[in-house]
Amino acid sequence: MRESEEYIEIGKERIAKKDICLYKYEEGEFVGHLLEAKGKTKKHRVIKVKMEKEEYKKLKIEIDKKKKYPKLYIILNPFSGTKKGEIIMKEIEEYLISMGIIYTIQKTEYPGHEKEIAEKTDFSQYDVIVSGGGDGTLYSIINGIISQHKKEIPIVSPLACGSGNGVAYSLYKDNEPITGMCHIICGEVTRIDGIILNHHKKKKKYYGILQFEFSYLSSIDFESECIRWLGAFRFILWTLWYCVTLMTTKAKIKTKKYEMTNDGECGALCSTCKNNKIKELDYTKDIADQIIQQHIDPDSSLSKNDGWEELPYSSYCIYFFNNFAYGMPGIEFAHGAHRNDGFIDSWILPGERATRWRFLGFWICAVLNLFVPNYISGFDYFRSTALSIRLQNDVVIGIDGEKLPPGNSFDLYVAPGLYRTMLCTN
Ligand SMILES: Nc1ncnc2c1ncn2[C@@H]1O[C@H](COP(=O)(O)OP(=O)(O)OP(=O)(O)O)[C@@H](O)[C@H]1O
Repeated sequence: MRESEEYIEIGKERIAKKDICLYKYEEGEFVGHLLEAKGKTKKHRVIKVKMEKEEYKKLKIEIDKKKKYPKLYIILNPFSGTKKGEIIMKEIEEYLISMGIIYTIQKTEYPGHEKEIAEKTDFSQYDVIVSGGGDGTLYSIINGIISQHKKEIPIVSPLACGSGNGVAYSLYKDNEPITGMCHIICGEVTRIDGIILNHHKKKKKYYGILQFEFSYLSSIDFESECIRWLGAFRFILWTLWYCVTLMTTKAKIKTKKYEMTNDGECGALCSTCKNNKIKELDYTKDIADQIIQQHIDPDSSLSKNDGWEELPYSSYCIYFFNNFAYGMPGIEFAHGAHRNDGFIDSWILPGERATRWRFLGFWICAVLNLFVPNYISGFDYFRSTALSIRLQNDVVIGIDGEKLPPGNSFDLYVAPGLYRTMLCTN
């Protein structure tokens, strides 16, 4: 074994030290998990090299030199996804123990427990809160920690143990929990955008990260829960059913929209954000109120002249407000919005223009897209920074795949750089 400041030789390979994220010694072998630069993303690779224990001990000292590993608080939902969370965590723990990483695991015992933990736990002794579960678990944890109103928002990172794992997939470009843990251990603190939903009827704000949905999509999402065992196929079956029943929802929607350009990490889309007029947030106070006040109330008399535009359509069969590239379980919406681009998209298919065939086409494309990346294109979508939605009746709505109390009046806002997470970016 020979080493320089940045590289280390393991077996026959010369490896950048910063690329080695997780490692252990098992049955006479060094097992290392690497994250290596590939284009704009990081690719996960495993290396296994036979060596003596003594050689491993020296290698460990070299790898750990100048590295500081974060202290983790892991909230694990054993019910998420295929209920393999505990098995996944056992495998990951072997690495954490080998590397001497300090961690605590708190398993959830009932639905909603993750939110209670996030609301009540003092995380000040920890560097990262790990959400071991799906998007629903992450959503609940985020809402729990925001309610603590700490000075700075804690760092929260998803670890894919659910069925959809939209956020983890988008951030890490890989659905393997071990890849996520590599980012968590070796990544840098990175800010990502959030969604704030102001629910007028409930007089409550909900903090999202992945997506907001109503009409077809929310109904498909929640009503098909009864056939969850079918996996992603349940969505297609339910879609077909709504195609037959010609389902649409009447709504009035105002948006602030912005042509998609990559403005870098802040994700600033509206003029307030773009011109850097957004004020520093005080996390000890209501974050949503501060962000909302920095935008114009869509109902105010000024709204017509302030970038707010009423959409010309009155009925919608699909409405989907998406923050990440992997907004629906197992399906890649390959429109380029991905980690840290900070763009929220609105996918709109207005009732007047949307033939059922087109909607069906959407799903066919989505399924095709599983096999042919970057296949979907040409839909009526644009990027917006805020939405005001007024409906005739109360409807089922969803945020991050979680069902919210029904309502007929909501405002949604992009919250640039609201959350902090761990990500290997270079
Ligand atoms: N111990 C538990 N037993 C039963 N349900 C639980 C438990 N702990 C948490 N839950 C609930 O499990 C639900 C589903 O979790 P989650 O959304 O993370 O998984 P998923 O639906 O498989 O993943 P995704 O949202 O990515 O599709 C959450 O609403 C959560 O409150």
